[in-house]
Amino acid sequence: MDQFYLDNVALYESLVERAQPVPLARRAGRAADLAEANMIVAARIRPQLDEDLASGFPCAVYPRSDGEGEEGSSGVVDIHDLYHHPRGKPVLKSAKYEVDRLFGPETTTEEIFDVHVKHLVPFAWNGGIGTLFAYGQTGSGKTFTVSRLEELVVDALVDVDPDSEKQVSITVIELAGNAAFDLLNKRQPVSIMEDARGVTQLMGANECTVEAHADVQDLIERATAFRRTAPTLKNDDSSRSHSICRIRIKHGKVDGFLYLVDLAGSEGARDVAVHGADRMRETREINISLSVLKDCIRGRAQADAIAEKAAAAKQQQTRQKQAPHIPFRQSALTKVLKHVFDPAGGRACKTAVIACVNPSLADVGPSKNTLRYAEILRVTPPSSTAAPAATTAPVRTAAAPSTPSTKAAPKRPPPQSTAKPNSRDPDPDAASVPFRHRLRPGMVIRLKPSTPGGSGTPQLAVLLCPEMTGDVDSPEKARKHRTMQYVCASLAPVPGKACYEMNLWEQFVVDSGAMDREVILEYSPETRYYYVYHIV
Ligand SMILES: Nc1ncnc2c1ncn2[C@@H]1O[C@H](COP(=O)(O)OP(=O)(O)OP(=O)(O)O)[C@@H](O)[C@H]1O
Repeated sequence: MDQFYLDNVALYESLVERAQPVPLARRAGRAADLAEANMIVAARIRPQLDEDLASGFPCAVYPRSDGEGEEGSSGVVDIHDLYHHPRGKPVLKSAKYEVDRLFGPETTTEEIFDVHVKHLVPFAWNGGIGTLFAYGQTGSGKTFTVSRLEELVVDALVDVDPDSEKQVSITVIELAGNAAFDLLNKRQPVSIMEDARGVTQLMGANECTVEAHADVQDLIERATAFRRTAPTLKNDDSSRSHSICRIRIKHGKVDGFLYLVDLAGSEGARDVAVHGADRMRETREINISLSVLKDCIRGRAQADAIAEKAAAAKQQQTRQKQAPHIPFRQSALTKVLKHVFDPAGGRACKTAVIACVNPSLADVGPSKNTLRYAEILRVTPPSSTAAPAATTAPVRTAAAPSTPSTKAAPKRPPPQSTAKPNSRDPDPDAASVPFRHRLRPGMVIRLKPSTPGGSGTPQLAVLLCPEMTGDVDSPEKARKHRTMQYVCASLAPVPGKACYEMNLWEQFVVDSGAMDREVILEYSPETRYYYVYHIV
C-alpha cells in the first residue's frame, strides 16, 4: 500500500486540491461552555517530522476552518485517502471527524495545557479527580504531549496558593498487560488491590513528594527512562505499555487527584506483520484495554448525565434504575482508575482526552481509527432520561453525533444511490473458489454455533490477520509460520436492528474449521453501521 501511495503522490495532491469538504450531516452540538463540561475530547495533529517528509508521503489530515475562525476552530478534521480502484484510476475518498477541540500542527503543548488541561488543576485542588488520557497510533506524539503536560500540571499545582501548607506527590506506574511496575523505583512490581472500603490501592508504589519545580523534571525523566519500550515499524522507541502518572494534592482535609495517562500506542496491521506472536498478543491486550476504557469513559459520562438530570428533577429512583453498567473491573487500567469511573465512589470527576494523530498519508488508516474512537467517546445522554422542561441546569458536556449504541438505526440500509463499500472479494473470479481457500484480511465470516469461546463469541467476525505461532521476526518467516487461524474482530448486532457495528478492539482467534460461511457486508457511511448484503 505504501508503494501505491508513493507512486501516486502527484495525483493525490491534485485531487486533494480540488476536493470539496465532506458536508456535515448534522452539526454535533459542541458544548456551549466547554469549561463547565465534565468530559472534553480533543485531537492534536502533530507536525510532519523531517523523517516523514524525507519518506515522501504527503499530508493527509487537515483541520477545517469554520469559515471565519482559524484552522481547526470548527473542531472538524478532514482526512483524504487514496483508494486503489480495481478498474480505473485511483480515487480520492474523503472523511470528516468532529471533536470538541482541535489542535493543529502549529499548536504548542503549552497552548494545549492552557486551553484543555489547566482547568483540571483548581478542580483537583478543590478535592476533585481530574484525568487526562492521551491515545493514538504509535508515533503520533502521545508521550511528547503527556510528558510536557505532566511538568506543566505539577508546576501549576506547586504554584497554587504558595503560602498554604500543602503536599504534592507523584506516583508513576506502568501497566503491561495485567502487570504493574513502579517507574519511580526501578520498575519494581506493584500490586493493584481493592481495600475493604473498595478503594484501589497501588501496593508497593513509591509516592514521591515534590517541593520545587526542579523535582518534577527529575521524576519525569526517571519515569521515562524506565518505561518499557519495544521497537515498532513507525517508532523505534515505541511505548508498549500504558503509563499512569498520579499526582496527589493534600491540603487541610482536601485530598484531590490528577491522573495523566499516556496510553500504549495502537499498532497497525502492517506493523504486526513483521513481529512475533508475543507482540501480536501484546497488541491484542492493548486493544482490549482500550475497548474497556472506552466503555468506562462512556459509561461514566452517561451516569453523570443521568445523575445530574435525576438530581435536578429529584428523581433518585430513576437514576438508580437507569445507571449504566461501567465495566471498570475488566482491565488493569480501569481498575487502577476505579474512582474515576465508579459513580458509587461519590467523587466529582472531570476528564480531558487528547487523540494524537500523525498527519502522514502512510498512517491514514490508523488516523481514521483514532478519530473514530474520539467521536465514540463524545457521549450523548440517553433521551429517555430527559429532565423536565423546567430544568435549567447545564446537563452535560459534549453533545455528539449519535454514537452506535445511542443512535436509532434504521431497519434497512438507506436507499442506495451509488455502490457502497462492501466486504466482497475484489477478485471477480472469487465466487468460484471456496471461501476457506481465499481467506483474506477484511473478509467477513459467519461462525459455526459451536465455535469455542462460549456464548460471548459473536456470530459474525471480520478477519484481521493470520495468527502466527512462534517468534517470527521477518515477513518471510511470518509467511512460513502462518496457520489456518485468523485474528478476528467481532461484529456485534445492534440491539433490535438488522445491522452490525464493528468492535475492532474485541479480538479473538478463530480456526478456519470454525468458519461457516462468507458474508458480504455493506457499510453505510450515513448510519455508520454494517448491513448484511449477501450470504455466500
Ligand atoms: N507536536 C510535536 N512537535 C514536534 N515533534 C513531535 C510532536 N509530537 C511528536 N513529535 C515527535 O514524534 C516522535 C514520536 O512521538 P512520541 O514518542 O511522543 O509518539 P507516541 O505516540 O508516544 O509513540 P508510541 O506509542 O510508539 O510510544 C518523537 O520523535 C517526537 O519528538
